[in-house]
Formats: sequence, structure tokens, C-alpha cells
Amino acid sequence: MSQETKKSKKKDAKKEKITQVQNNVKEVVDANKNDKPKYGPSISFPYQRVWSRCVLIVGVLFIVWYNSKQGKEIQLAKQKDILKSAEEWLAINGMSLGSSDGGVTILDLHSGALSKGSKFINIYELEGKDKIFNAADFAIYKVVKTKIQHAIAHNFGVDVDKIYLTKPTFFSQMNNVPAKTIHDEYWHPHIDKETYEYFHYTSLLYLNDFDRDFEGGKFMFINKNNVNSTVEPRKGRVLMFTSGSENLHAVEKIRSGTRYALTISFTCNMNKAISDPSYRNILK
Ligand SMILES: O=C(O)CCC(=O)C(=O)O
Ligand SMILES: [Fe+2]
Repeated sequence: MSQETKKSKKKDAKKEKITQVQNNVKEVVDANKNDKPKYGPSISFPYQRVWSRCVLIVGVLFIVWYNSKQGKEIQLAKQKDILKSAEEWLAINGMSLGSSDGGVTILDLHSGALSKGSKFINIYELEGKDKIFNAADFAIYKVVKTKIQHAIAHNFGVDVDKIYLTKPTFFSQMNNVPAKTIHDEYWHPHIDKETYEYFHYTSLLYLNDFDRDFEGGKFMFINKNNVNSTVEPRKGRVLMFTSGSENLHAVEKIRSGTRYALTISFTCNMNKAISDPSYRNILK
């Protein structure tokens, strides 16, 4: 065989191979063409990617907004409207004059009783009692109390003039010092009306922040199935509930730090009403 014949044979073989490959590719393309989408032709439109991203973002924003509306928190007033810093208020309110041996210190604003050691002292009988509070402190208390009274009336559908401030109304300070008496054991489930007969509506104004100023110390509602719903104390947050057996509750043990709250409660029994604690009264 001549050299030329050999070359042309090689060329022919190559051509044949290329045609074969091309045919194979065509077959695959044809096969794909016949492979119709299962659920009909897919929809496409201009700027499809941009639009689909916009829809996704709006969807996520909607979910975030919707969930934020789901909380049962009602804003009564901005913290800065009514509250000084908790520390400032507590420093002047006389709590610093006491301190119980157990983990709980109480200052009753109506009677002046303050836990000290294993007893109570009366800060309204102390020398210099007029320096512990001033008129502005009581004015703040009155504003806070009145706002809460209106909020309770509104949310529980009662007439604002038919609920009355009742005693005790007190500051509480809680920490993780081991309890000395049963009164220091705030973590037991209880019903306020059993402790305080004339309470019909309990409210708590929290003065500092869970997870920042203290750990533990969440408020827990305990229902019949032993399932808890919890409230995390936060400065300026108000919790209100009816004081009967429908609201069994406890406070989770404090693990560290100090927790401050103010209890303001209302009764429907006008014979058990108390007047607002006032500067004038403590000067008597
Ligand atoms: O401080 C709290 O969150 C609740 C205290 C309490 O339940 C009470 O004093 O009866
Ligand atoms: Fe309670």
C-alpha cells in the first residue's frame, strides 16, 4: 500500500469517528428535548431572579413582624418616661438601709417595714426619715400606680374607679444568699390571694434586667399540667394578673446578681383600700 493511500484511509477513519460522536450528541440533545417537565413548562419572566429574591425578603420580613406582634407584652409607657435608673431609685428609697439575712429583702412603702437581719425595722420611724425619700419619689410612685391601675382596668374589663390600691405595696430585692426563713423561699409555687386575702389584681414592675443584672429569677406561671409560661423581668416591664388560684406562680431561683421589683396590687373591696404612700404621711 502506498503512503498516500494509507494517509487517506486514516483520514476517512477519523471523519467517520467525528460523525459518530456528532450523531451521539444529537441523540442526547433530542432525548432531552423530549424530556418534558413533569408539571408542565416552567414559568419564566424578565428579572426572574430579582423578583424571586424580593418575594423571599418580603416574606421573611413579614414573618419577623408577625411574630413580634404575637408577644403578650403591652407597652404602657416608655421606661424613660417614668423610671429613673433602678439603682438611683433604690439607693434613695431606703432599701440600702436594710438587708435580710436570707435572700429576700422587702421594703413596704405603706408601713415603712424593711427587712434587716432576721427582723424588720420601720424606716418611717428612723431619725432622718425625711432624707430617705423626697416628694418626687412618691410622685413617681403615684404616676406608676395610676398607669398600672388604668392598664388593669382596660385589660381585665373593670371600671378603673372600682379597683383600689391595697397593702402591702413593696419593693423586693432577691439574690442567691441561702434562705433563712420560709419567707425567703420565693421559688415555691403559690397563690397571691392565699397570702394576701384582699388582693384581686397583682402587678409587678420590674426594676432591672434578667440576664444582665442577674441570672435565674424568671417569673413562672404554673398551669394544671405543670407547664410553665415564663416572664423575663426587664426594667420598666409590668406584669399583671388576677390574684386567684387561676394564676399559680413562682419565681425561679436566682443564680447570681440581684433582682429588684415593685409590687403594686389592687382590691375590689373598697374597705381594704389604702391611700397612696406619701411624703406628707411619713413626716407625721
Ligand atoms: O417578684 C416576682 O416576680 C413575683 C413575686 C411574688 O410572686 C410575690 O411576691 O408574691
Ligand atoms: Fe406571688
